[in-house]
Amino acid sequence: MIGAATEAAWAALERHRDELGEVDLRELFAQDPGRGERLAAEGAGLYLDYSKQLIVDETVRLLLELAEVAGVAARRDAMFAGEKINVTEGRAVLHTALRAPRDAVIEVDGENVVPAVHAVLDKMAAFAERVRSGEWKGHTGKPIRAVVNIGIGGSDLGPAMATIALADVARHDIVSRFVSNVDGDDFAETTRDLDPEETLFVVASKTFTTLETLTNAHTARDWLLSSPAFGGEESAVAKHFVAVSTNAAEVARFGIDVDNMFELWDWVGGRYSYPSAIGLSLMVAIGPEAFRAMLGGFHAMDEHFRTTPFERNLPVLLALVGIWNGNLLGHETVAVLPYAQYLSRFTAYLQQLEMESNGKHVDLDGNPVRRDTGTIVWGEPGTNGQHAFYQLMHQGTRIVPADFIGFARPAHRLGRHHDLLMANLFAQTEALAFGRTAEEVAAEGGPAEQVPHRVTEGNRPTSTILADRLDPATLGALVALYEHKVFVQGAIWGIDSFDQWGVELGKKLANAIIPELESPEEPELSHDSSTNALIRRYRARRGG
Ligand SMILES: O=P(O)(O)OC[C@H]1O[C@H](O)[C@H](O)[C@@H](O)[C@@H]1O
Repeated sequence: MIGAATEAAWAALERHRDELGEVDLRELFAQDPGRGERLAAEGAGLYLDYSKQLIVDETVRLLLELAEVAGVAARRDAMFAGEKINVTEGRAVLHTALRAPRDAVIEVDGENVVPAVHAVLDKMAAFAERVRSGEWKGHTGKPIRAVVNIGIGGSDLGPAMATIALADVARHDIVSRFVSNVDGDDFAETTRDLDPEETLFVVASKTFTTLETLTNAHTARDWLLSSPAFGGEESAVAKHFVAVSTNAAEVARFGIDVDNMFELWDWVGGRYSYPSAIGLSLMVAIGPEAFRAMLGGFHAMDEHFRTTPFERNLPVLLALVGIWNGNLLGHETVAVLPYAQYLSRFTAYLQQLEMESNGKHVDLDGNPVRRDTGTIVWGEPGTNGQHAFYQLMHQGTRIVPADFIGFARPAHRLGRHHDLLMANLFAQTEALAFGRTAEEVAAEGGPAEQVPHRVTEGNRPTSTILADRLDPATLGALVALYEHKVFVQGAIWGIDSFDQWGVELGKKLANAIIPELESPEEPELSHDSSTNALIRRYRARRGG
């Protein structure tokens, strides 16, 4: 799959890296006063500054060349056109259609999918309005006061992240909760203070076969029906459960009225699905108008990605910087550090997006990849991280490239808070880039023996993403930026970013172990000696 021209582009980058040697950001900025504004780009309301990366103009030129010869543009156009670029599952990859305007035409197998997308959005909006207005009543006639999304992975992380991110525009008299883990403690805590008569469950599962989600959905059903107010009456289920799925048969089997099912399609990957009906609980929280504004932000970034030349294309640049740091400089992780408390789950969301999409060991043809794929993503909102793990970023021996994300305006202007927050963001990227030399430390005075301990080397690469404010449209643009970044990297690595076969083995083995844990008789165990011993120990101690 990887052609000779792509290999030549990689080789040129490797030569360039070797010739460039150690890059000193102090020197680069001193020699080139325009650097901080030249190595930056803007689109869909986001500003990306990548000037504090360990690159020179020639690096960018060679990276753009790699994107070109690797066929990123053709693959991008194939994705937008609905071609079946998810080859291992034979599926189109059309999350961009979820946010296309009503009059767009995007065909899969000769059928325009846009009308169906908007029909579902309209159905979601009507439902969300009924819940928000109190017109939708529970079984005993009370309005809904709590919406609990039951889902996991792509059916949880997106709406959960966005519900926190957009909490400022959400209704606060209807609480939003999320249950994902098969750990019953998650369900118990999430529902502890909820009244079944006023609770609506949204069972979100693309396949409607996921162990965690179905287990939690059955527990929710029992929780509801065992409430004295319902006295076990099955008909209560219809008023307290709706579903989001591609699988009408399984939804009906669960006992949810298929009229109360919101559809998605096999051309929407789970981790790309929260702008679809998977975002139903989010829409109830923030309202249809804000949800549509968010889709507008996604679409603006889709258009930016589709039409902007690569040298000014935000997702392409972010992807290429990641390729440089990961494949050329050998830095295995990236810290994503939003200076916004509302983005407290953003990094967790990105972990699925990046690591499930691009953690692949073979290329599209099934041959072993020639270079490392995927990025290990981690992080916490600033400034909290500064008081925890930034020490290693400043002085540790491992280099951690980082994306800093900040906003010009806060949702709540409380005294000086926002200026303090943003001063810290700017200061961290400055400190990471330029450090403090032994001479500078010594000049500040203090014991000479402390000097080496207080030196910070600098040359820690960061990018900064700035936007005006964290509103629904900006959130959409930000998520789409990372979606397309992942796409570009997957295209360069020549992998299928849209399957996830690696998660299957664990599921299969768990299914084999379940009866071994539950059987009343001592089971015959035929695992390795470690797994056998762990299972025996668990059985001996599990209690009733
Ligand atoms: O929406 P569901 O079908 O329940 O799937 C939920 C999740 O589980 C799977 O194991 C995949 O790894 C995820 O990509 C998916 O988002």
